[in-house]
Amino acid sequence: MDSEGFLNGRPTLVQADDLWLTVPAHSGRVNPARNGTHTHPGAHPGGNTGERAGGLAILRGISLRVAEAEAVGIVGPSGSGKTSLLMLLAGLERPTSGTVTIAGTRLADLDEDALARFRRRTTGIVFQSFQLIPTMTALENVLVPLELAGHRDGARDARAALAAVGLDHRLDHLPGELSGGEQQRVALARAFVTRPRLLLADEPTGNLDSQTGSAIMDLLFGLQRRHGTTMLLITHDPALAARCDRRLAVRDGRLAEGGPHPVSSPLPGSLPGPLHGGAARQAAP
Ligand SMILES: Nc1ncnc2c1ncn2[C@@H]1O[C@H](COP(=O)(O)OP(=O)(O)OP(=O)(O)O)[C@@H](O)[C@H]1O
Repeated sequence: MDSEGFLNGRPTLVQADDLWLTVPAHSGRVNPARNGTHTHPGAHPGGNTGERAGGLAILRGISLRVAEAEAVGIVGPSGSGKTSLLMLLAGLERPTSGTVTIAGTRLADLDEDALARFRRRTTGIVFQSFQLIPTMTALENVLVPLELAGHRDGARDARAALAAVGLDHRLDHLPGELSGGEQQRVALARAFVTRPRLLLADEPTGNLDSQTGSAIMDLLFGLQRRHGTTMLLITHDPALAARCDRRLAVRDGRLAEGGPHPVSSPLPGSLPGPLHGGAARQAAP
């Protein structure tokens, strides 16, 4: 076993150990990763997280492991903590306690600059709201992560990434000149252009009609399989969750118990999928 460990014969890429995220009650904290929206306890009508001494526990002891190249669907009610979990795995938020280890690197050991560099090298993120830079063309948006990663001449890679999502004819268009589906294609090209080992996707089809969303998901799964990217995908759509190798259900800040635990994952909250020992697909409750 190497330093990253193995999960069902594959190297573990993502490991979270006993993650807690507690915020002061009525903190009114603004989290830029959530599109600059003002998030605070109670902002979510469906939120059902619990009070903990001195604050509100948003995540309550989540542990999970995800293998290299595995696609894991994260399901659960609104306000259960799915996005918060993704933010911790991305290193965009720090847990109150517990550790996140990505590709053998403990995020807690990195200062902010090192964490940003590590994230740029390792992780791609796709948001429901696309999060493109409105004043930059499609090509320029895709160039951003390449330039941040120090590629001097990334134009060829950026063009190829846009071609891979069928947008080679819209390179010079601004996001405002593109449809929602096209904007999400640009976001996919931007997320994959640096060939990240980990792709985090938060409801990537949430703002799209079902036909456009389905085309986006075909692209996303195609890119993920082609590049062997490890993916965690938050979705409310059971059909999308079923396309993943495995599902994790988050409820009330915890991974939900229930369902037979697959051979691949001894941790609670995992629902089996076909990747692992041919276990039957099982939709999350
Ligand atoms: N920075 C923060 N400060 C205070 N409360 C927060 C913060 N971030 C999230 N919350 C609260 O934590 C709970 C979980 O939010 P989160 O966005 O992770 O849920 P979710 O499962 O992704 O929901 P949805 O499916 O609606 O997107 C919510 O009650 C939310 O209001």
